[in-house]
Amino acid sequence: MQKMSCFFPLLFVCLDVCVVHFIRLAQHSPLLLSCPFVTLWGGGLTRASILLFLSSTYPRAMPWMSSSEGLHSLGVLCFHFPAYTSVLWMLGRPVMEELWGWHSWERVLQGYVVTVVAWLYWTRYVSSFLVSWARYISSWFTNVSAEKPKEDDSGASLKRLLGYMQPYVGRFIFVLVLVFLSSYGEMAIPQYTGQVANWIMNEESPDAFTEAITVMTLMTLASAVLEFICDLTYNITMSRIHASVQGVVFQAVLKQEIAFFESTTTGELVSRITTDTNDMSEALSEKLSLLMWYAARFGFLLFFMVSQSWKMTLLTCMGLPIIWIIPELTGHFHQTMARKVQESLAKANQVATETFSNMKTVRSFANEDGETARYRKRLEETYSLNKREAVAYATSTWASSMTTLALKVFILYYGGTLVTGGSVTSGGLVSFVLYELQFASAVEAVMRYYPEVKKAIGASEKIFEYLDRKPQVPPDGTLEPKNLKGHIQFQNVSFSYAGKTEEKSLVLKDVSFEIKPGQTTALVGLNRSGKSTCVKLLERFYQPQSGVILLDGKPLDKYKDQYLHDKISVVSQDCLLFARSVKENIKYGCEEASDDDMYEAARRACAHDFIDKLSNGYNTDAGEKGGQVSGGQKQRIAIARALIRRPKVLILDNATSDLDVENEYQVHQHLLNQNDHCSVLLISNKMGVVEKADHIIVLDNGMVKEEGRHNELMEKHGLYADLVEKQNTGFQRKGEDMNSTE
Ligand SMILES: Nc1ncnc2c1ncn2[C@@H]1O[C@H](COP(=O)(O)OP(=O)(O)OP(=O)(O)O)[C@@H](O)[C@H]1O
Repeated sequence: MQKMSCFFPLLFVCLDVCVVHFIRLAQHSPLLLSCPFVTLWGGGLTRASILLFLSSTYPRAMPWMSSSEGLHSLGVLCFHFPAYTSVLWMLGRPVMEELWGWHSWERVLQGYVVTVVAWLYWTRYVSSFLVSWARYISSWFTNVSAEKPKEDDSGASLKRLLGYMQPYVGRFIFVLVLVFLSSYGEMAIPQYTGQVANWIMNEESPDAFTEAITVMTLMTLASAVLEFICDLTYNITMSRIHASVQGVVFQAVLKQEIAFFESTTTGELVSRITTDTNDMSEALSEKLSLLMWYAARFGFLLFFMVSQSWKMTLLTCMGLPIIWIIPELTGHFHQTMARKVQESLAKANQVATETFSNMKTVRSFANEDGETARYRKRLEETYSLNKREAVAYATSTWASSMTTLALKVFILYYGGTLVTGGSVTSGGLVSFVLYELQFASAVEAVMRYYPEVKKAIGASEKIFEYLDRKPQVPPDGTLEPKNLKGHIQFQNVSFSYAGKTEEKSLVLKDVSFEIKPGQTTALVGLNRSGKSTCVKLLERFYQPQSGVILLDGKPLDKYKDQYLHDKISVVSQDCLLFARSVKENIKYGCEEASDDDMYEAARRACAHDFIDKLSNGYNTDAGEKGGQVSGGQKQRIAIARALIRRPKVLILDNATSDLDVENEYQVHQHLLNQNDHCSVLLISNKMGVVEKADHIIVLDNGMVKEEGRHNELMEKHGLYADLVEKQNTGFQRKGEDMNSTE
């Protein structure tokens, strides 16, 4: 099978050569002698048909030959020469040699070289470039936002990025004009060096020399200044766009429902907002800018090269893929060797790490020499790989410089023949060689930066994912009554975090209770009985699967979100402070409150006295997550933060758990005895605190088990009495344990 697939190319070439010579004989027949163009095109067609027939019918032909790439190459092989000759004829150039010498060995070989070069261009650069542009253009005509985002949808992402760039369109046009002018200015050195060379050769006009030098200097200076202004404008604009994209993504993330934050890690969120946007903007600032520069240079260089000599330009373009491919092949070998060296080094390191971490065992068995020998053996392996890597590196660098050199020499040789033939001046050749030096690197840079920019644009899709995500929250309500009593009713509420309605996944099951205006209601129960879940539903973090929660007789979701969070304030056990001053923490979300309101709220939370004693009073920094103040102080600041809004419903979910008995008693006395018609929902494991509530609701496994006042519930001898008893026994036992240890 392997033999057969090698045999096919040989067969292909032999048949091709036979066909070419058969056509050549036909060309000399009296019938076709007078119309060489017909033979040229007809011969191309016959050649293509026969080769196509062979490729499609020969059983062991290479499948590649029937692919679009194969057909494309076949087309180039058979028709490039007729096309070239026809273009020459249309331009009025002599074509005798081409018409009668097309079948020579030299021409046939040249045809194969052209086909290989065309194939390299097509597969490596043109096709991917065309595909991406086709995709990009089609994204302008289709509503991509309605489609599911694709992995490599850089066209759609680019469209969206351009949307952010729209306000700065004037600046971008300015930048493009500068890029254009500055790149044009860079052409001065090769152009005028050529003119200087002409002057030196001919010494025609002494003024021409001074003029060329002056223009060259001025243009180069102007180009440098324009480049500076352009870089500055571009980078400032990109930073602006970066900041605005970051701001929009941050806002979009904040609008998501609470469940989203529970299922997405903080690291992931921060990474999207900072790292991903940074990567994208860095790639766009740096690489897009380079791509623009090199693309403009490429355009100008190509233009000036063609204007000097289109033949030499064609030769350069044909040589470029070859000078990229050869170093790439040798570079591939070098990379493989480098990877092997890394792996071998890692193995040697592993021996060292293992030995050091088990040093006691090594010493116990007196095996230091054994380990040293093992390490040395690994190093020997690395050394032998290093030698091969050095050879590969040298070969790769040598191949790279040799192919570049070969192309230059070839161009110089060919240019020299053109100069002797009189079609190019000596100065023109000098200019061309200088253009060509820049041209290869410009093409290489465009080829390198284009995929990188495309990748960066594609990566921005990740950022847009958050912008596109619709928060799973019901639409905001409209109610914001002036007078709110703070009357809450849970009516047959069932809820599951997983959004399922089966009994086993329900966290709250048909829960109904009431929090009367101005009263203190306590919610008690064993751990995981669903107390905090009730609070989360009151905060509208989640929606119940069935049942309804009423506030003053109206469903909770009919109220405006901002209004609801002003009227229902929650202080939970894990209340966090921000790394800002105590003052900013208390006024959080309520910045318009006066300092007097703040002091009052702090007094009601029993926080004023200790805040006053802090090093900077209310201006003391609370530290990261409130780390500069104690747990109890943090909780009192959080209560003040809740009270400053003058809520109608205050929820304390284990909010005083970190306070000592004395302080906790004080805080509760303050909060529960205030006559400001605020309903309080108290969740606490400390039954001594709970017993003072006006109404106590006992939850068990997501269901309301009992409710009433402390005395009523104690008389029932149910779950509540049990909880109280257990806590008392617990305290007693703890006391006894402590006594016995004393
Ligand atoms: N975000 C969440 N996602 C999934 N399940 C949750 C979530 N929060 C709580 N739960 C589950 O819901 C049930 C009730 O939890 P909840 O926190 O409401 O109980 P609790 O009575 O307040 O408990 P505790 O006294 O320990 O705070 C528990 O089984 C818990 O594991």
